[in-house]
Amino acid sequence: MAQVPLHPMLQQAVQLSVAGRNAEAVLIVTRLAAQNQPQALAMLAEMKWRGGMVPQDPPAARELYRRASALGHAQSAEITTNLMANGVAGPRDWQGALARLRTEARKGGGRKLALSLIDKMALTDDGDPARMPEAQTLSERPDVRRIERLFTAAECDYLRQIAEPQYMPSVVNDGMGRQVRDPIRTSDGATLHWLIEDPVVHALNRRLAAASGTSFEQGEATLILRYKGGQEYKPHFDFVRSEQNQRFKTVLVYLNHDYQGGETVFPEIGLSVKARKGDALIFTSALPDRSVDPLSKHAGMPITGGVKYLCTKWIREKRWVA
Ligand SMILES: O=C(O)CCC(=O)C(=O)O
Ligand SMILES: [Fe+2]
Repeated sequence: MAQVPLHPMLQQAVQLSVAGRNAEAVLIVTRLAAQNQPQALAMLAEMKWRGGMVPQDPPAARELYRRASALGHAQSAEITTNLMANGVAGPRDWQGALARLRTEARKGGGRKLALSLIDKMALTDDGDPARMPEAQTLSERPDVRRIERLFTAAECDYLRQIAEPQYMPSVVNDGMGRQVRDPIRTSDGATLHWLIEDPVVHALNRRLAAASGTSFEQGEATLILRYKGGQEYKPHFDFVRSEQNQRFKTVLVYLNHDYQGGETVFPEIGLSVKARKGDALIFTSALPDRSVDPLSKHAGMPITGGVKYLCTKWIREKRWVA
């Protein structure tokens, strides 16, 4: 995508914001957006999406992205397509999103690859998988299943490519609503948040929902984990303490297998899984009374060679998506 230089007034707004003068920065961006300057619309959209500098308002952000898109702002066009595909912060229009993706794909690049992957998927008109491969039960309690080749090799590679610019050191939930660094999990993680959840990622997320018998809306944003030599995820529960809308299921999809170590183990039931690229592991962390299943404790063993890439989907009991 060709980079259009940032409007000088928006450069000034960025400098003001860096200097802590947020109110002045917001004023400049808001004024320029009111004049339909596409970059200002996109910047205001981002501010409203994130919140902080202005009150968080995802539906308003989505509308601003749509306006910036209509005025030719390329990044906003892709975001608008992505939000139409996933239905976050506004109505879902899968077919409309695909029509837009076809237009965007004419320029080549990532969207062309995305379209070619979508075209190879067997999907319903709503973007759900038309059929699902059979699951094998690995354990009755806790419920642990495996579906071989849930993702194709090309889909695994695509997720790794999308994740590459997004990696950050992994954090864990401290049970008080804070995200903190913790030696329990030494990998790097890339969150495929709703703005960058393109139609391919979305269709894969719907496949993960179907594989786990849940709806897309119950899933947290997909996380791609990258474990290098010595990195691991020590024994833990995906279950979150004192949470109303509990994390009760997890789907892991292994995005490669050319590494050593890194098995997923359930020490309480003596289960160790070394999966192959594209395989999914699906398990339940809560008992019927909504308490944590102590047998669902699991770990990602340390990597002794190569790099492990994993796609993690944590799933809630009820709707999670905004
Ligand atoms: O790396 C693994 O195999 C386990 C990952 C995991 O437990 C998680 O992402 O919640
Ligand atoms: Fe886990």
